[in-house]
Amino acid sequence: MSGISSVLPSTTVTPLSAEPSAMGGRASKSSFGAESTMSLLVDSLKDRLLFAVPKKGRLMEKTLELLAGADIKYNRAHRLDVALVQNHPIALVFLPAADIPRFVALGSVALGITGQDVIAESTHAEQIDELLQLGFGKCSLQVQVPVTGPIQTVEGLSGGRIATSFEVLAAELFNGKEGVDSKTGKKTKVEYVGGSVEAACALGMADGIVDLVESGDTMRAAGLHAIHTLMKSEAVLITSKTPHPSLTPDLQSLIPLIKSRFAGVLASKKYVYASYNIERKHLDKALTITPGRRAATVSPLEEDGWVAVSSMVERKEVAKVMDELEKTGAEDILIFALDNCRVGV
Ligand SMILES: Nc1ncnc2c1ncn2[C@@H]1O[C@H](COP(=O)(O)OP(=O)(O)OP(=O)(O)O)[C@@H](O)[C@H]1O
Ligand SMILES: O=P(O)(O)OC[C@H]1O[C@H](OP(=O)(O)OP(=O)(O)O)[C@H](O)[C@@H]1O
Repeated sequence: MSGISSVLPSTTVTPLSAEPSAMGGRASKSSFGAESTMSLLVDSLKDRLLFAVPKKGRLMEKTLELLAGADIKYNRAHRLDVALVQNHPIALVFLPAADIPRFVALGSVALGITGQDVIAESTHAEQIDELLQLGFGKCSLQVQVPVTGPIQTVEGLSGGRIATSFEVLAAELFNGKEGVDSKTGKKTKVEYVGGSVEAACALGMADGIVDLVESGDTMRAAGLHAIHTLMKSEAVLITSKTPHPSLTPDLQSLIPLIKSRFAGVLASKKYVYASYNIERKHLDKALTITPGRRAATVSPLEEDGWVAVSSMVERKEVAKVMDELEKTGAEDILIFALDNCRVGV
């Protein structure tokens, strides 16, 4: 696949000897220099689907958990940003979350995991297909101002100074497509800050900020509050709308497979399996409490007039469901955690 060299800057490649088995060869510490390492690595990527995953930050840990849950096995050598998957023709490419939309949009990698916020900020959103929402990395991109400050509205910030890591989205909000606020005719100064954006107002460099909020702790600690939400975001599995021409049908077929495995892992966290016995005369009522995803399974018991019911239940509802089932006359209520499942995407 072309574009590999763009995701493999020479600084990211460490000696092959760090992980000979991952290369499928018999490289030894002494047999290759950095150059041959690079060429071997590039060679071994040719027949693999490249999958970009966050190399650090808020999305990394959950992404790695998801890969493990989907039985995508790999060894990542120290400092190496590429890891060959052992049980599939896939190579993981570890990249900053903010860079992933561009690599996916350009077809340099076939799949990626990143936040919807950085996709929107990347200006590549139109070339990207969102395959699956992953349920983690949930946050909101918000305009924030000092709680006790003189400006308390987005309109009031027009013509002022905004600090943000989301220059594109902030400029779009304040200056529109024309580059100035269409109502006030003023241009808001949007300044890029790489991190700790919340400090900008206290430091006197901005009247307001645009940054991510999850719990709100960072915002409150800085004496700020939100006055507008630009967007809500979570981590998503993405692919390019126009797959790279060199992606073979075999490799292409891994995309729905990975999506389906991820969906199974997510569903197994979202649902539990409930089983109980109930007198048939109470069954209708019980089924309104546990209707199941498609339908509950009902089987007769040896004891006359009794049935056994099993059904998927949302994990967050489970205590309430058990209370209600008990009130309805259900007995022997058992709840099982799911290790994994396939329940439709
Ligand atoms: N507080 C948060 N809660 C949940 N998700 C978040 C939060 N902050 C960021 N995210 C999500 O994680 C993504 C990566 O953010 P993070 O700041 O961890 O990245 P990073 O790659 O370490 O970048 P940087 O080096 O610029 O901080 C964000 O684009 C967003 O989708
Ligand atoms: O609402 P909260 O739960 O407090 O989370 C919000 C904070 O999380 C992110 O920053 P992060 O901690 O990733 O570090 P950064 O400031 O270096 O980007 C974001 O930029 C906020 O600062």
